[in-house]
Amino acid sequence: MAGTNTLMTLENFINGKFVPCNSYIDSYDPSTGEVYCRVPNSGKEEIEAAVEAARSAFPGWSARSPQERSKVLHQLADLLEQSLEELAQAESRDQGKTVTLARSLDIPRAVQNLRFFASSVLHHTSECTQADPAGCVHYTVRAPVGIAGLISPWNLPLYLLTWKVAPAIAAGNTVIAKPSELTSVTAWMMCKLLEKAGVPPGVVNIVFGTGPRVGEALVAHPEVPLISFTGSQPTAERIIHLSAPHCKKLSLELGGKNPAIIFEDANLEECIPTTVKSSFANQGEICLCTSRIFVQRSIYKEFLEKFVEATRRWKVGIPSDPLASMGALISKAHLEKVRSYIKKARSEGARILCGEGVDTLSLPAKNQGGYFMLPTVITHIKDESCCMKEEIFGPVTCVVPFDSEEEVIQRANSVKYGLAATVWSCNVGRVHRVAKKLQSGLVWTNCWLIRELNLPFGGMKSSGVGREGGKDSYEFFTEVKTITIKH
Ligand SMILES: NC(=O)C1=CN([C@@H]2O[C@H](COP(=O)(O)OP(=O)(O)OC[C@H]3O[C@@H](n4cnc5c(N)ncnc54)[C@H](O)[C@@H]3O)[C@@H](O)[C@H]2O)C=CC1
Ligand SMILES: N/C(=C\C=C\C(=O)O)C(=O)O
Repeated sequence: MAGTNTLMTLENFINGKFVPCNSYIDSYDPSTGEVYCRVPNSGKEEIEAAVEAARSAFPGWSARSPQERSKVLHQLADLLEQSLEELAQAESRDQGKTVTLARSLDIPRAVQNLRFFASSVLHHTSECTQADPAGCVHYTVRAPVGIAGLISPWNLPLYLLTWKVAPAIAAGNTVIAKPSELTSVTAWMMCKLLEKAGVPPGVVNIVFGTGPRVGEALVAHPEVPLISFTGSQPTAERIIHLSAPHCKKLSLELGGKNPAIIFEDANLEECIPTTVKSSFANQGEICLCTSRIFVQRSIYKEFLEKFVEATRRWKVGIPSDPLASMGALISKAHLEKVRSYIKKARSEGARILCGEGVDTLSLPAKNQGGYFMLPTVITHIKDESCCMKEEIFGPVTCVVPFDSEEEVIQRANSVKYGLAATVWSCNVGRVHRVAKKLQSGLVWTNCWLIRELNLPFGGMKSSGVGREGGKDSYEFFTEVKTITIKH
């Protein structure tokens, strides 16, 4: 930290060293609305320096055995774990989420990401075939691609950054990562641990700043052959456009408009608390959050009453409040965007059953300028409404009735996104049938967000391109070569 004034000031991390920047961006504490940190406003120059560092580090790092790289990843995981409390406090302050969530989800999962890829990189096998009349044996080998460009969002900052850094460096690539300019602090804290973990200079470079300035410089750089991105669909379009002239490998993990389908035989005791969580966890700022709840008509009234009651118990509070389930949204602009959807729904004749504009939120004086809102439930809304079609990415969920299995599948599939769905029913045949017909990269039945890191993660349609996970990330971060030997 460079101490020019009382604000925390971050620096880029290039070639194993912290480097100051010529200009900075203000970063806000979402729970107070006050500036508390300055983030480098990097551009092309910093990307050039990072590319040079990553290029120089590549031959040495890629030549190490998977076992050696695995050891380094385990060491970094241990160091992150030792700093868990400090990182959780920092993530909460930077993002607005509760400390409880950062402590129980974000930082433990960042540690798990490193340990998972440290282990999985040791177990990949290649393909071989001898079924060839020409008397040949054919086999594949995989090699790291080179310099990986990693762009991550603000909702799960360290969790999603490590989900990209870990598989990239485990496979032998060097990386240039660009976290969101809104939430850069935990990435910068991780940089302080890299040397001790044994990560050689230039293997992990982190360059901070805005998307249009430094993000685009990274995406457009001819020596960065692959980009892994998590964020919004419009930004993904821009990345596709900028990387097209270089035919870059792209992994795009985008938004969702995720349905929950609740059949009349669902176990409501489990379904209601889980659906409250899937709608409002992390302030609804997870791409996997539920935002359209379809409930079979025979239980619609009962579900709605219980769901609204449970939503009202989902306490909004300052991030340090151990009883709070929800903290502040990421920014003033985002809060206004989320509120605008509720206003639109109201103008269309929808009913707001609880939350924004219906209930009152009480906050300490010092947090009055923070970006808080209550979890909000909307009903009597048409499938064509923008609230039922567009990603809101906030604590807002719509509940509507349905009659038949066939009808609900068609309605659930009627949006441009296809990321995640939940299905609630005790009928085994039905859950298999419905899961198979949903246009969704992930389907959780009678649960939500239980993750198996080894299996493919990602969406179809406008929710993305490619998958992440054990084998998928390894394939993305390596180039495959088929070798034929005539004998
Ligand atoms: N995983 C997800 O599904 C996420 C979805 N969103 C959605 O996106 C909306 C807007 O949020 P934003 O923060 O603006 O998302 P975004 O997609 O603009 O930001 C994600 C990352 O991309 C970078 N970025 C932005 N423009 C770029 C460009 N032209 N070239 C390269 N990198 C660029 C950002 O700096 C950040 O690191 C949210 O309201 C939400 O609906 C936002 C974050 C995560
Ligand atoms: N990509 C996102 C969440 C991923 C969760 C996971 O891997 O478990 C997101 O919210 O953007």
